[in-house]
Amino acid sequence: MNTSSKKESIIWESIENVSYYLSSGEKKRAVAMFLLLFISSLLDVFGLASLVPVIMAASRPGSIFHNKYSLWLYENLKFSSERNFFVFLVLVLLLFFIVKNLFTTFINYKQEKFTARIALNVIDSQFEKHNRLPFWHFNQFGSAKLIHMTFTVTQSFINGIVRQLFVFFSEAIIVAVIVIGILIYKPALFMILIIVLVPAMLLIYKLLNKRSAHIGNQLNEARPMSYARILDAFTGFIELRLANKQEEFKQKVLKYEKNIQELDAKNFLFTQLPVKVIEVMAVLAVVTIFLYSLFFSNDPGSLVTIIGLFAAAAYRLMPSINRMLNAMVTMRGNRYAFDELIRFRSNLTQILPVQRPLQFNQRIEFNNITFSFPGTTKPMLRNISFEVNKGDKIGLIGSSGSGKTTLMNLLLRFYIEQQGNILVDDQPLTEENLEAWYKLIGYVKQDTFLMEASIQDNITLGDEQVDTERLRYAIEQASLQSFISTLPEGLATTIGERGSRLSGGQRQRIGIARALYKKTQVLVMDEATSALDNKTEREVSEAISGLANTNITMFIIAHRITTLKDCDRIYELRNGELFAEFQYDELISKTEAS
Ligand SMILES: Nc1ncnc2c1ncn2[C@@H]1O[C@H](COP(=O)(O)OP(=O)(O)OP(=O)(O)O)[C@@H](O)[C@H]1O
Repeated sequence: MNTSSKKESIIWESIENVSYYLSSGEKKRAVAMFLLLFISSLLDVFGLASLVPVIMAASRPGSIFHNKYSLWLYENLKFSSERNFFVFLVLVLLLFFIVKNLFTTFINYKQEKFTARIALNVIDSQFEKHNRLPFWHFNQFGSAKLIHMTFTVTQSFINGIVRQLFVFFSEAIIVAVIVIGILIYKPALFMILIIVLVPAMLLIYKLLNKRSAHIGNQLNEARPMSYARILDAFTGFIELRLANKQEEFKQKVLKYEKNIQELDAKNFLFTQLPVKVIEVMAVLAVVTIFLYSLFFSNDPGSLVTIIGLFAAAAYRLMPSINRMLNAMVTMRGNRYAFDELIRFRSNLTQILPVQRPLQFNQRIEFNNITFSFPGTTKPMLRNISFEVNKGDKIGLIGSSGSGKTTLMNLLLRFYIEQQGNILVDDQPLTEENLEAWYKLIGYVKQDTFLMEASIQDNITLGDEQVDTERLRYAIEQASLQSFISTLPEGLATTIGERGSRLSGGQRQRIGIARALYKKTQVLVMDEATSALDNKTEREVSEAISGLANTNITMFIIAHRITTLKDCDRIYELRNGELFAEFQYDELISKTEAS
């Protein structure tokens, strides 16, 4: 895509990319918008052009009677004095400008509404693309990169491409109308304009084009890195303050920001250049014609007239040409957005498999599972086989890195095994029953995901139609009742960013309540107690014990063996293999003996 698109003009490439985000109705609206833009640009030119004859006529009394159009108007509207006629003309002009500006404001309003619509479509599409990434792939991007790809890239696309396209076309229409007017009125002047302005424009574009694109690419790399450091500095606030490292982290952010600010400044400087180069070229042309008329021409008078006309035309054209060039250079600078927008686009067109139901009434079977992480060849898990009956409580132990979380990630389908399969009531877990499986399984991570919202919203994940009976059950089973009853606002209490107003045990129990609210039948708890102190471990263990008598099938990864006291069986993993199976009492006596 890259190599072919580099040959394409940036304008065409931009139109293609914008049209991807438009429905067929929106495409029609876009065409209508350009027609309106055309009318608005014509009115702009006409507005300026109409001022000149009125001012000239006003400065030469009696001249209106020498022009056939003004004379016709004067006579047909039955004016009795030149002064009244001028008052009329000036009022007509005023009215014209009011109407014109109301019309162009209306068009700007429509244009901005349309642009906002495109922005929303792009954010929607970017979001959806990333939502559809396989878990392992999603995990490779940090939050900073994902925020960059969803919002910053969209912003660059909207401000640096879509808005610039509108600017480019409205100015191009103005330039075209003036230039065609000059061609009809004075072909010689037209030739001089083309000879002077076209090479100047090409020169500027060539000069800035690549540089601007290069800066865009550098910014695309630098921004997510800076965000990542900012996120580190803020999320690590406590640890960094205690380690007296806040200044050091600030300096890291500033290092990236220095680069970003310098690149932005360069980009801004580039937008100032075109007008200066064009101005020099225009003056050079004036000087050349002037010198030519002085030394070589037989009719210097007519050349001086041409110089005057040329200067007037160039003076009017320069701002428009400048804005056109700026728009093009800005588009080049934001071209990196196309690559980001195109990336993973196939995710959106992928046809998701038709979903089938899945029942879980009897057992889950890990059937000879072997798994290697994407991009690696050495299997992390090897030939793992065991069966779990519905309602069983299973403990998983093993030293750090032995593969416990990875095995659970396969059960949660975040990763897919290369060999073997996982059977639920004899049905292998596949893409086709993923939705049904996700209705059955819940996951309580060590760092439970918490929103800056009320306890109720955190348990129901923002359900608008809350099943109050289910919520009450979930809170009771997760042993949250006594804690919630101490809060003045009860369930409506907000818990701070990422649960900052909760203890570790309370966070875990909210995670458990969330899984229960969802009517989870299989619950995975990953290292639920490893980071907790004795008191909160007791609280979580209590919540787990509360579930011992339910029919929920549980997989508990724990570092503290006491957390597993309600388990039916405990499996030990070693180096990615299933090493041993224990009962809780066996494990306790083994640990005491060693
Ligand atoms: N995405 C990945 N790519 C490559 N290797 C990985 C990836 N994720 C984890 N690993 C490696 O796989 C091994 C098993 O990790 P896993 O998290 O399953 O261990 P664990 O038994 O749960 O350990 P712990 O008790 O410390 O959490 C580790 O050596 C880890 O470094």
